[in-house]
Amino acid sequence: MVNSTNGTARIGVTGLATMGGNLARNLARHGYRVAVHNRSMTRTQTLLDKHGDEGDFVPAESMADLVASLQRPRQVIVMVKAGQPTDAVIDELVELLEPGDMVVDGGNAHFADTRRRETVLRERGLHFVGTGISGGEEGALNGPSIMPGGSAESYQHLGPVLESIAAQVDGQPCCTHVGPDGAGHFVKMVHNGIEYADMQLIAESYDLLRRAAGLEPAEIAEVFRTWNSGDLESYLVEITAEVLGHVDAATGRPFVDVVADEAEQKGTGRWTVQEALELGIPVTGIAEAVFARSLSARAGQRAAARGALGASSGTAKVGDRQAFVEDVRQALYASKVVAYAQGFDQIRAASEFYGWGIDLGAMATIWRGGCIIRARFLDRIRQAYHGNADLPSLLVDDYFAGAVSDGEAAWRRVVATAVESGVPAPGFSSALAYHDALRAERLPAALVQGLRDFFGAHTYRRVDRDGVFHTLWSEGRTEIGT
Ligand SMILES: NC(=O)C1=CN([C@@H]2O[C@H](COP(=O)(O)OP(=O)(O)OC[C@H]3O[C@@H](n4cnc5c(N)ncnc54)[C@H](OP(=O)(O)O)[C@@H]3O)[C@@H](O)[C@H]2O)C=CC1
Ligand SMILES: O=C(CO)[C@H](O)[C@H](O)COP(=O)(O)O
Repeated sequence: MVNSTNGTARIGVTGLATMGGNLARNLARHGYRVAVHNRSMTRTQTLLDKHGDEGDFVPAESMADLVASLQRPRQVIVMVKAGQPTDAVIDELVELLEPGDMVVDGGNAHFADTRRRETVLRERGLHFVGTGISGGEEGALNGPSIMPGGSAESYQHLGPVLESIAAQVDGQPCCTHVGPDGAGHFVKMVHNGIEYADMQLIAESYDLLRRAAGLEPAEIAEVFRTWNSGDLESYLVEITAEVLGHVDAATGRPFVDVVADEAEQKGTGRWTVQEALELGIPVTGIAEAVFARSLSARAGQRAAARGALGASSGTAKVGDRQAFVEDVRQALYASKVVAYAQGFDQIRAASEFYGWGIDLGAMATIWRGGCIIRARFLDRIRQAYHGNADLPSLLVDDYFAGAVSDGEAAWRRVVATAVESGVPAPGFSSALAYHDALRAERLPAALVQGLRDFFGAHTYRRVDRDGVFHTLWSEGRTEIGT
């Protein structure tokens, strides 16, 4: 199929489903000659039939055709299912490529897989660029947020192309070189973890407004619409208003009432929590969100509990609805700040552990547009880290410290109402607990240390002098230094 176009395409895309097809169109619309390939040719043909007039596509029937159609050094974006399919495609590609060529994996790969693949390809003289891409179908087509890892050298070639097709905010592309090997996919993973936490907080807000304050979905849609013109302005808040306002055509009921209340997950939120546990970083907001989805999906266990214990409902009902709506707004904002602060902590910890040198302010910059968590307040986060790259936590930045303490009283009222009304709000509660624990003068961890020493001679440190100590609990309780 490839002949006169051999060696002329600027870039190739293999995997033309939702993301790859739209990314190829985005590249073509920006004037690049794009070689397109898919395992089954029907997708390639459909892309050309429907959108072939949007730009300069070079269809390839086989991977060999795809490689032959590319300019050197060759650049191939892989947009296939994460996991084994990605390995299968890479294995096929590496046999066809030459030293200096670049393989860009834009799927939601686990960063450890990316590190493994990068090492293998580097040994063959190839660049492997694990790249987070966020924005779904619409973003891929009109401008996603792009988080490329891999070598600085590969970014010199790829950067201009990727930056040109990324979303633009204030004249800046939502794309930058994140760091070497798996840095890009790690940052995309945490992006998705934050996405989970943000959606959980939004869902809790809805649940409280509906069950504690008695608002209808259409009314709550209006609340979210109003919130979207203030500090909470974000893509997720915007689409919450759309989803809550939607009415099911078949039944005439609110759409949200006809959807099964069992949340699914593909794994990136879970990976974020697993990696946070390894790094020792508390990402309580993301963890609560993952567990809330898991609990929701355990339909049988939930039914059994309802049968045995009765459906949860407390006594408290909200009196002043308007005041409660404002309280929930403030609690949502404060809890969001905590969730994002935890996510950025995790990126910093991984960057230090793996030696990636990630610029946190730059990550906030490229998340301002194109991605699912794009939000007005990401610009505040950008400012905070650009003002002080070593900020110990986003919560200590002047703006965020002020925003969270301004909302503290409302936050406590909302959590208290949730507890009293029997509406589960694990995201709000754990964010508030984190906020309280982080600034506590003394934590009960001292007692935990005492207990560990009692039952296992695990030792402890003292507040008044250096050293490591153990109390001989069964031998007169004498303290010894170790
Ligand atoms: N959908 C989204 O909103 C987002 C998705 N992503 C990630 O982007 C990637 C692509 O996502 P999406 O567009 O939704 O597509 P899917 O994840 O549904 O993957 C479908 C594509 O993978 C190809 N494929 C599957 N198995 C193989 C294999 N063994 N060998 C070769 N090709 C194979 C399919 O080819 P065929 O047509 O022949 O079956 C098809 O092109 C995924 O890694 C996903 O996690 C990232 C951000 C957002
Ligand atoms: O990558 C994404 C956005 O950037 C997707 O939204 C994400 O994969 C959705 O994950 P899940 O199905 O687990 O909710």
